[in-house]
Amino acid sequence: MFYFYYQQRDDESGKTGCLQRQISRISRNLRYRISGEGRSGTPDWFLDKFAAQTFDDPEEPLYQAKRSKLLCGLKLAFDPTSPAHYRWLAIVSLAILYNMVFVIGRAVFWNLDDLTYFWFFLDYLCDAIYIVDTVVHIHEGYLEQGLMVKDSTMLRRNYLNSDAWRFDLISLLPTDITYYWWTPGSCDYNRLPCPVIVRLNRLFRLPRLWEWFDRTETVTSFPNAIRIFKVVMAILILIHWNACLYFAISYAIGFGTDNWVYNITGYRNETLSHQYIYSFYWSTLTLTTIGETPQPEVDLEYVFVVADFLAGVLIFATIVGNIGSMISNMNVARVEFQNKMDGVKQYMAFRKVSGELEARVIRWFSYTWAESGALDEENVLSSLPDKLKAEIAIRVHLDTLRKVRIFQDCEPGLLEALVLKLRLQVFSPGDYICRKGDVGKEMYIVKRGRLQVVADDGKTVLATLSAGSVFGEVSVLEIAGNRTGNRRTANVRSLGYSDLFCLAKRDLWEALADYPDARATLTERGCQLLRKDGLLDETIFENAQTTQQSLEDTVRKLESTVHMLQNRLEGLLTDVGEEQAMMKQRLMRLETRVIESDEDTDDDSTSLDGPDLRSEIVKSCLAEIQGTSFIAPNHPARERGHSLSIERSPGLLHATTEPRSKSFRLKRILVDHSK
Ligand SMILES: Nc1nc2c(ncn2[C@@H]2O[C@@H]3COP(=O)(O)O[C@H]3[C@H]2O)c(=O)[nH]1
Repeated sequence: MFYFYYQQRDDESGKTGCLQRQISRISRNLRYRISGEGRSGTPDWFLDKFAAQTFDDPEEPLYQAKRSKLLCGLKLAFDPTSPAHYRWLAIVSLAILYNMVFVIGRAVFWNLDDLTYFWFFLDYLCDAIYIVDTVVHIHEGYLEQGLMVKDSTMLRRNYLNSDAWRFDLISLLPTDITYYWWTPGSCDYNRLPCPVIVRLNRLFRLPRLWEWFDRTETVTSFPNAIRIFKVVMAILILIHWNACLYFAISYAIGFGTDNWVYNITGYRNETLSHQYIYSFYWSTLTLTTIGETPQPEVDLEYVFVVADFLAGVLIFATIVGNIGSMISNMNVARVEFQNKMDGVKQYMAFRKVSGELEARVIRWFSYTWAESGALDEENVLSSLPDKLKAEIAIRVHLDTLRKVRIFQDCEPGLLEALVLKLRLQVFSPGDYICRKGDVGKEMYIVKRGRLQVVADDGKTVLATLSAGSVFGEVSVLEIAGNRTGNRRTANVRSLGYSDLFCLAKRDLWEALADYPDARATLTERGCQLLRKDGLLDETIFENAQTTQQSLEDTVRKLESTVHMLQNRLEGLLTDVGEEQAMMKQRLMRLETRVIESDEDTDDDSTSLDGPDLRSEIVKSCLAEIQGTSFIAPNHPARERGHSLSIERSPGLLHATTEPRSKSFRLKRILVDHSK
C-alpha cells in the first residue's frame, strides 16, 4: 500500500546497495526522532529532513553523491488502483454507513442513545478512520500523461485543487465539542433530538462511499448484482431516514395527539423496537404508496405526507425502473438465444424438416447454451486491441493449444497470429465435420471431445482424434503430389459433442507465410498421412521439392544481387548529393558576384548585352552552370503582375516583360530546379 521509493536526481551516483543503506539509516533516524523528541509532521517532511542530515555528514561515503545533487527521500503515496486501497475504501465505507444509519437513528430514538460508552467507542473509531482516510486521500496518486504521480507536493496540490478537501474538512469538524454544553444521554420523549445530531457533518464523506461502489462495480464479475445491492441499500436507508423523520414529526406535534402521529402510551408502544418497527412500516407504506396509511389531521402532517408521496413516486419509480432494466439486462443473453432457437425451430417446422434432424438441432442448441451460455466471443472482445485480444485468447485456450504439437515449439508471434483467427464450432454426436472428396477450406483443432477418421464405408476407423489433435490440414496445405489435390482425404465424424477451433485456409496460409518452419512441420505430417494411405505421388513430390530448392536458391541469389545494387545506389546517391551541394555553393558565389556588380546602377531598362562587366559575369555564370535555365523570381516586373520571360542565347541573358517587351537588369539569378 505504501510506496516508498527513491527519487534519484543524479543517475551517475545512484547504486542500489548504497541507497538501501541510506534508507535503513533514514528509517532508524526517523524512529529515533519520533520517539525521542515527539515532533510531528508529515512523514515525507521528516524523511527529506533526515536524508539531508545524513548526507551532510562528511564521513559519509555518499557525501559527494549528495554534493552532486543526489536527493534520496522516502515518499508517501497510495496507488488508488491497488487492491489495498480498495480494501481501505471498504473500511471507510463501513464507517460512513454507520454514521448514515446511526446518527439520525440515535438522534430521534432516545432509547437507542442510552448505551453512551458503546456509541462513544464506535463514533471515535469512525472518526479515527476518517482522519486516516484524509491522509490517504491527500496522498492518493493520480495519472498525468499516463503516468502515476507520486510526488507528495504534487499530490497535495492536486488534492487542494479538487473539491474533495472541502468535504473532507467539513466531515472532520469536531462538532461533538457541543457535548460540553449539551450532554449526551440527557434526551427522552420530552426532549428531542439527542445531542448526537451534531455529528451529521460526518455524512459529508459520502463521496468516498460512491467511490467504493464504483470501484466494486468495475472490479467485480457480477456488476448487476452489485448495482441491485446498491439500489436496495439506497431504498432501505431512504426508508430509515423517513421513519426517523416521521418519529421526529410525531414528537414535534405531540405523541398520541391524533391518529396520524405515533402513540407512545401503552407498554408495547414505549419499547424501542416497536417505535422503530412501526415508524419503518409507516415509512415503507408511505414511500412506496402501496398501502393504507392513517389520514393526516394537521397541516404539518399533510405537508409531510404529500412530500413523502412525491418522493415515493419520483424516487421509487426511478429505482424500480432501474432494477427492472438491470434484471432484464441480466437475462438478455438468454432471451436472445431463446429467440434464435425459436426462429430455427419455426423454420424447421415450416420447411418440414425431419423429426430426427430437428431433434439434433435442438440438442445442439441446448449443448451450446449449457457449455458456453451462447457467448458471442468475437463480439464481446471486439472493442479490445488485437494484442490484448490475442493475450486473452491464448490464456483462455492455453490448455488446448499446449496439446497441439505444432504450437508447442512455435514462436509466440505465430501463436498470436493464429489464435486471433480461431473460431469455435460445436458439433453434435454423429455430425460429419468433413467428408472425403470435399474441397478443403478449413483446418481444425480439437478443443474438446472425440472424433473418428473413418474410411469410405463409414465403419473402418482410421484414427481417433482427441483434445489437441489437428486435422484437415492435408487438403488445405496443397501438398505437391497429393493425388486428391485440394480434396479431403478422409471422413471425420464427431463421436459425442465436440468443440473444435476452425481455422480458414486463407488465414492459415497468411500466418504460415512468415513461419516456414511451422509450415514444414505441418506439411511433413500431411505427407506421412498421404504416404500411409498411398495418396502421395513421390515423383511429383520430389520434383516439387527440387524445384522449390532451386527456386529458393534463385531467390537467395536475387536477394543478394538486389542487396548489392542497393548498396551501390546508395553510394551513387551520396555522390550526387555532395556534387549538388558543391554546385549550390559555386552558384551562391556567382550570385554574390552578380549582385555586387549590380549595386552601382539603378537603371531598370539596362540590357544585359554589351561589353560591360555584368555581361561578362553572366557569361561566366552560364558557362559555369551548363544547361541550367534561369529565372529572376524577385524581379519587380513579376511583382507587378507582368509575365516575365527569360531568354538565353550564347553568352547573353535577357529578361523581358509582357505586354511591353523590355529588357531588365537582373538583380538576382537563381537556379530553377523544377525545369
Ligand atoms: N487420409 C487420412 N487423413 C487423416 C488420418 N488421420 C487423420 N487424418 C486427418 O483427416 C483429415 C481429412 O481431411 P484432410 O484430407 O484435409 O486432412 C485429413 C487429416 O488431417 C489418416 O489416417 N488418413
